Amino acid sequence: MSRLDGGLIVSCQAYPGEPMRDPRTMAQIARAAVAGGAAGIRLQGLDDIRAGADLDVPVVGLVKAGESEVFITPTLEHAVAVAVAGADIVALDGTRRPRPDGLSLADTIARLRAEHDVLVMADCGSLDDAVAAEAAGADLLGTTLSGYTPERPKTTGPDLELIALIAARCERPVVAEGRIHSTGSATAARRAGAFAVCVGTAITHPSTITSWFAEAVAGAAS
Ligand SMILES: CC(=O)N[C@H](C=O)[C@@H](O)[C@H](O)[C@H](O)COP(=O)(O)O
Repeated sequence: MSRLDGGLIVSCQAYPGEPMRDPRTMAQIARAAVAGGAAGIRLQGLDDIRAGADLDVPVVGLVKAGESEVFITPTLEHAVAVAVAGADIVALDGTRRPRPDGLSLADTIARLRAEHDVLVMADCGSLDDAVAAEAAGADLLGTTLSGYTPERPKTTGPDLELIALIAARCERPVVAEGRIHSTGSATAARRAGAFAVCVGTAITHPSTITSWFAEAVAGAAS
């Protein structure tokens, strides 16, 4: 965990049907991010986590699965699979919503930990989620789901208010994640109280980055 203190975690994810959806590609991007100074890497999918096994920074692993609104490592079985695939930190849904396997977050974390030496990052959508996730035993509290559940508005940039609220209320470190699209936002997230900052799209999703520039170029005509 100390290796992530004050550091940047780069989330390397390609979505179903996208050209870069290939574990080898994701591992290459992850290595490039480490070369640029990433203190940690976040990888989605068991094959991508396995492909990132030789990275010399901590890997935050998750699987997005199922049709339920709880889709980030939704069950204990998924969490165990992420640990077995080699993640150092298992990221899972840290909201208070019912989990598809009927287990509580506390039971999920306890049963995962009973068998595997991993840390747990709870992807939260609100302060109440973070408080509950900390009580359930999570090691890291992420703002990942802010704006993706009904409890918080979807801010244009990171949810700085939520970062500050969690940092003030909880003992466990906060990972600022979600819609951090500029270096200024990353700095602001740290200053709001984040222990570490996780950036995905703005570093590793070229289609979205391209669309920002394409729109800017097209808009310049008017
Ligand atoms: C809500 C959700 O499903 N978030 C996912 C979680 O793993 C990813 O799709 C995001 O890319 C990641 O959280 C990083 O955020 P951003 O790409 O905004 O920097």
